[in-house]
Amino acid sequence: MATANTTPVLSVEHVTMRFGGLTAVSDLSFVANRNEITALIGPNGAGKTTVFNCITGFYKPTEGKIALRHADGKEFLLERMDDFKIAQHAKVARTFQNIRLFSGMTVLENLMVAQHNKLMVASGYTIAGVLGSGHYRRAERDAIELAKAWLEKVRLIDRADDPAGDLPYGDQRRLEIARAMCTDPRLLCLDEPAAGLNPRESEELNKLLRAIRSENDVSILLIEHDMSVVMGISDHIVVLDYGQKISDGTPHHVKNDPAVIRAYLGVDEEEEEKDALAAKAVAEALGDQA
Ligand SMILES: Nc1ncnc2c1ncn2[C@@H]1O[C@H](COP(=O)(O)OP(=O)(O)OP(=O)(O)O)[C@@H](O)[C@H]1O
Repeated sequence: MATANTTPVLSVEHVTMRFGGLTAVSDLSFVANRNEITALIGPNGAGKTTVFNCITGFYKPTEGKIALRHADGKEFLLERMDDFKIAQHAKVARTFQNIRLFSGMTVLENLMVAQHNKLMVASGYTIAGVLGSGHYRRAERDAIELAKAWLEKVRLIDRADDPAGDLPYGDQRRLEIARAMCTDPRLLCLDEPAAGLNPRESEELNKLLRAIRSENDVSILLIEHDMSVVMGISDHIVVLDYGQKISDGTPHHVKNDPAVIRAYLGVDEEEEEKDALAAKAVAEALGDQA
């Protein structure tokens, strides 16, 4: 069982990402703590997915440093690593905005594919290893056990032999999370896991993510627009707007931060002044009638 503490697992330091003349992320710094859920929020186009792409190696940031530290002290400078090494060695897993399961494979097969690297190592990368070695068969048995354990946790064990594409949308979202967890990540990056879920499914997702945080040695970084999920489960929230950090703190702090309210509601000063004048006129009119 994981114990909560506040040592950083991920440090994003002065990261900037430019696409030609467009600065998608500008001098961004934040820390995600070990065994916590950190949410990255902000209006559309704020730069959230770009930050995920920099952390997972899909993009190389134009400037800045991204450090991941395992509990044993090993440090990985992610901005210098290829994406497959970030997944394999730094143990960062991710899910995407659009579901990316193998829809023609069964639910169980999707979780076995996720463990392919581990099985290949057990085979010694040879066909003889796959066919003959007890070591490979043991690794395969363990992989099936792990997959089954995750299917129990996400309540999909009864659908193990069905094609993943036949599952309802909410179940596919939970299967993606189970697939990411089968790679035994230290950092789990979830890109809008609640997108398209109904309120009951969102509540179920909240429970699953809380359980993952408390029962595994994993920290979660979450991009999410559904505020019931963000406010319900996050330990810490970082808010972006136009590629810049505008707030960083507890859900209570962020919810009450005027900069965040302005970014989300798009209130400008002129409008605020007009609203104040209108409110004054209404108050005066009501006063006259009384
Ligand atoms: N590969 C790219 N080439 C050019 N511009 C890009 C690229 N990727 C992202 N952008 C731009 O960077 C900005 C930030 O996009 P990003 O997808 O990171 O925002 P977001 O906060 O994830 O938005 P949403 O909530 O809508 O998913 C946008 O203006 C987007 O058009």
